[in-house]
Amino acid sequence: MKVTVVGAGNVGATCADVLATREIANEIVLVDIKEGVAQGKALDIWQKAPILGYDSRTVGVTSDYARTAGSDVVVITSGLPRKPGMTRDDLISVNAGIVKSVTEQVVAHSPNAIIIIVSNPLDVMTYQAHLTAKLPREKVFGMAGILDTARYRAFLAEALNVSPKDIQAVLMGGHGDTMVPLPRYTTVGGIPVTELIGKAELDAIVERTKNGGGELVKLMGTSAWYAPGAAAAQMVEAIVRDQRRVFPVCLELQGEYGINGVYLGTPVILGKNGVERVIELQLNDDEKALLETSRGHVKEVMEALDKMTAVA
Ligand SMILES: NC(=O)C1=CN([C@@H]2O[C@H](COP(=O)(O)OP(=O)(O)OC[C@H]3O[C@@H](n4cnc5c(N)ncnc54)[C@H](O)[C@@H]3O)[C@@H](O)[C@H]2O)C=CC1
Ligand SMILES: O=C([O-])CC(=O)C(=O)O
Repeated sequence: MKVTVVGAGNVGATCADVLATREIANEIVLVDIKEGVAQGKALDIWQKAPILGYDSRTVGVTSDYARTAGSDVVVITSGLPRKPGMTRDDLISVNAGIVKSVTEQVVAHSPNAIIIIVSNPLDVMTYQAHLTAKLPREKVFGMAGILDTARYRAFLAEALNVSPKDIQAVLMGGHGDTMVPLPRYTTVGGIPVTELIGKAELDAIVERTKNGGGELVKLMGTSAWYAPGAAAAQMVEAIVRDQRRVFPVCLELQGEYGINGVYLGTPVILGKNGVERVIELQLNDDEKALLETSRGHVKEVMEALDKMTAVA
């Protein structure tokens, strides 16, 4: 299996490192526009192989898409991260151009690849890539839900003093303040979370999760990479190993939840064909209202992108 990661910055390099270290793909190509950066990081990952004991090959290239040809999966992380004081949506004008040009190159060289978008603002960059790639939504989708759910699970594990492995949860909606955590679908070793934690504490964890990206931006001056890179690698793994994992991913809703043509997170089954099935949850009225707020927000940013594209 051949996997390309575009963008050899914090998230892309971490993703490539997880893919190599866990031998998720035997050939990993890291691409960046900055001369030498992808080559250097790929070489460093390869030189770690004898120490940790793996045999996945990692190579790096500067904008040489010929080297990515025939990739089975491509992860797009290229683009600016936000700085303190910025929202993810502030990145739209720069990152839309990057995601568009990268997607064109990716599709030209790997027409059968499944494409995973990571660049922000995530939901609208998934829209941009899907428009550009002209592939079915099952082949072009975005990573956010695994990360947001992981943050929520980590906070719960800390509060309950249990293993994060035993917390099962799902979040929906846009990747931002309007994301839709679903405590009703959260369990701890099979036990509904509401039996183990009080409402006020759970509400505080939900709020912290919504601001999870911003919390890290404030601490570090740039956005997170360890969990995001690993989350993207976990999606790649589900595809290349045909695991049929159930994960929340961002894709174009086509009638699910009564929503059409808006890019939002929903649980899906991920396997060798990409999205094998979209799972439509039976939301209650409160959850539907939260999803509607999220839909409205993402739709506004999609329209901002449409306007920019019309002007350009
Ligand atoms: N979906 C999610 O949950 C998350 C999304 N992100 C987003 O991922 C993106 C990357 O974040 P970081 O890796 O931290 O940023 P970074 O600045 O460390 O890396 C970005 C890399 O993209 C490269 N790049 C820019 N234009 C390019 C092009 N045309 N072709 C190839 N490479 C190009 C840059 O040279 C740089 O090395 C940001 O937009 C960030 O907001 C970050 C974390 C989580
Ligand atoms: O917060 C950011 O800008 C990056 C991101 O999407 C996240 O870490 O959730």
